[in-house]
Amino acid sequence: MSEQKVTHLTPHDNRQPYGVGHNLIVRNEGIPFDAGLVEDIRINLSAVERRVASLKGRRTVKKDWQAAWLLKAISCIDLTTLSGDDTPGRVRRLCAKAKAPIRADLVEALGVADKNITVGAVCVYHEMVATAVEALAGTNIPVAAVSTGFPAGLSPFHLRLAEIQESVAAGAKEIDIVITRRHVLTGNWQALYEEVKAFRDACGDAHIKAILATGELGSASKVAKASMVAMMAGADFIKTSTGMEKVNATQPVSLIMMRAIRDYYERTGFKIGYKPAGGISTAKDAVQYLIMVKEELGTDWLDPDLFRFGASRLLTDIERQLEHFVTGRYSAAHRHPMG
Ligand SMILES: O=C[C@H](O)COP(=O)(O)O
Repeated sequence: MSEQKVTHLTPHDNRQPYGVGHNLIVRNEGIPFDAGLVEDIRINLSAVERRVASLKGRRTVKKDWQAAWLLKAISCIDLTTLSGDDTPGRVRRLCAKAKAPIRADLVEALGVADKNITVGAVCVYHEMVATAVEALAGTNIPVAAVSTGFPAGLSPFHLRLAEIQESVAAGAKEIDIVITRRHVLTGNWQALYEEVKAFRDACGDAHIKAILATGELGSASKVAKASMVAMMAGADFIKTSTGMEKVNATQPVSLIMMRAIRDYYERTGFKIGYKPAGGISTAKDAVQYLIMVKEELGTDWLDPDLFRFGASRLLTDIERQLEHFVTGRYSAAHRHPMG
């Protein structure tokens, strides 16, 4: 494993995330394409399902720490709006929520140490990047843009590159790209590698999240291989879904992707972030994902620099559960995220 040196801080250089100090992570520089490594990847789906079931079965913890998990989840949300009817007004309202994700009375009642708790990022289409950047000025909340012909990724290649460059020029600090699913379905791993590498180069200093659209990739092994190729090509995050496939984030797919991240880390020393997205809408779901992250990747990954939820509705349910917590009605029991 090569030693990880801090050569480039994340967009959160000055922020103090809730709970722990943030990771001073390096950009993933990628590694040369290695066909043999990709071909050797095999996934035993029944073993994956057994592990997911065992993780679901172990969830009891101290009541005092229930709120801590939910606050941690908030700090890791990419608060998202990706609708054809998005307007500047809607995006400004979303940004206001991103800056103050829970009501002041709840912050007070919960005794939240970091009164300035925010979400991890705001995620919008390119067209809304400038509006979001303006609305978030003076904060450390980055704007993430879905680019490269989101969600299908089938526009001409040069336009996909240009879209990345325009989003970065408009102020996006994170670019969520979509891969060409065809490269995965036909096993053309070299083409996938070249594509993600070109996207990463077009991102410049902006971080790149590679959306694999796992619901369209056909098999668990292909998900694992695509994860590895995207990381080899320099992805800073791998992300499950656009939210628009028939099947979006699932726990078995998440386990497979997290294990690919662990494998890549063990081989290269680069810590790659993970972003499940699409259909994650309850506090209970969120905590299940956080527990999986903690158990599979460790507490370093329980940080917005290395973990995000792509979600449009999750925050609403978390806020509701925190309110129940304050009034004594929240009963789901969980362990402390850092304990
Ligand atoms: O990347 C984010 C997803 O599009 C959000 O999906 P969602 O609306 O199901 O939460």
